[in-house]
Amino acid sequence: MMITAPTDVRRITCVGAGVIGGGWVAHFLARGYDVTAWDPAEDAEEKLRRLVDAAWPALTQLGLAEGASRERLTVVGTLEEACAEAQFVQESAPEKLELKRSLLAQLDAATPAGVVIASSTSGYPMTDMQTEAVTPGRLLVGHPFNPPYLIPLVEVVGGEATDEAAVAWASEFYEVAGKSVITMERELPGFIANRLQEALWREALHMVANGEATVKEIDDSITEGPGLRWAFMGPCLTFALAGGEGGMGHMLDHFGPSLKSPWTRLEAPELDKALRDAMVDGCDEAAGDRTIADLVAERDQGVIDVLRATGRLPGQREGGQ
Ligand SMILES: NC(=O)C1=CN([C@@H]2O[C@H](COP(=O)(O)OP(=O)(O)OC[C@H]3O[C@@H](n4cnc5c(N)ncnc54)[C@H](O)[C@@H]3O)[C@@H](O)[C@H]2O)C=CC1
Ligand SMILES: C[N+](C)(C)CC(=O)CC(=O)[O-]
Repeated sequence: MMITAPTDVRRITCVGAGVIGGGWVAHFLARGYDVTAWDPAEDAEEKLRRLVDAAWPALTQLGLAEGASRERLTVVGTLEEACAEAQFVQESAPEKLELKRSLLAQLDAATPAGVVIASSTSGYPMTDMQTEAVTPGRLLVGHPFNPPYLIPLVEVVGGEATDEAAVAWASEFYEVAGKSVITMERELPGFIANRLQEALWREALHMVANGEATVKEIDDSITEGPGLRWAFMGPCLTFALAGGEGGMGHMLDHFGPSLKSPWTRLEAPELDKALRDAMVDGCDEAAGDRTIADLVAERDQGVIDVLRATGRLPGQREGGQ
């Protein structure tokens, strides 16, 4: 059978309609798709429609696609009905490996041949989840961020049995559907963003457990600190700017030795020449034509924009300053 081109997809099936499945439904509806949803919970439809209604004002503010409507959501009673005419399936069931394995096999059996099925899993490699499917080549991970209707990123990665064509199709489809896609060439536990978030999270839990910092201090340390930069410039380029005009090279030469002591607690790799060079090269590549001065200006303007957007510019705070 002919597979629908990513640009021609009109009908999407969302399986599992909780926080993330419901968020996906809202996103796809806002982009003008017909969405069919299935979730075995008795109150699933009521909760899903409530979630979509709550998301709709934000989505309207961002701009709905032509023809987008909440009336294009159909909630059905069986998985088979949900998948029968799907042109793309997004699975967002609970994060339990055995459940995902058997559900993905059921979805594989119920979905027209060749149609791509993506799992929202936040950490399981597809290799471990596709083991029971008869045609595992169309199964892959499309990991979103909460809420999927506002946070653009989706990490796309296949498992050992996934066809490369399915990964390419999904990456193109998500882009067409308004997402920002990172297509990973190899599986990593936690993918990229969660691996980074988990490192931060692990340290947050250590600090709370040891009475070293409060939850508020931890949260404020990010929202009043590095989080402002991370909204528009990642941790590598922002640290390159810590090296002044010397960029990442100077940053590593200057701070590497002192930063190594907390790293060693975390069993980090040796900061050898290869790692240093990879970091410097990666930053140069990410910066492209932009000079350090360009990046400084971009970072500063970005911080101001984020402060304004979140009502934290001087004069915007409650009671003024
Ligand atoms: N909550 C988050 O921030 C994020 C979660 N994810 C991933 O999304 C997936 C769903 O997580 P949440 O939405 O947070 O969970 P949730 O608990 O809010 O929703 C799960 C939904 O799946 C339904 N369900 C239960 N058994 C099912 C089955 N056999 N088949 C289909 N649906 C079934 C439940 O009724 C529930 O509505 C997980 O794989 C999770 O790792 C990914 C990114 C972020
Ligand atoms: C908490 N979580 C691990 C499920 C979070 C994610 O997977 C991504 C996110 O929304 O931060």
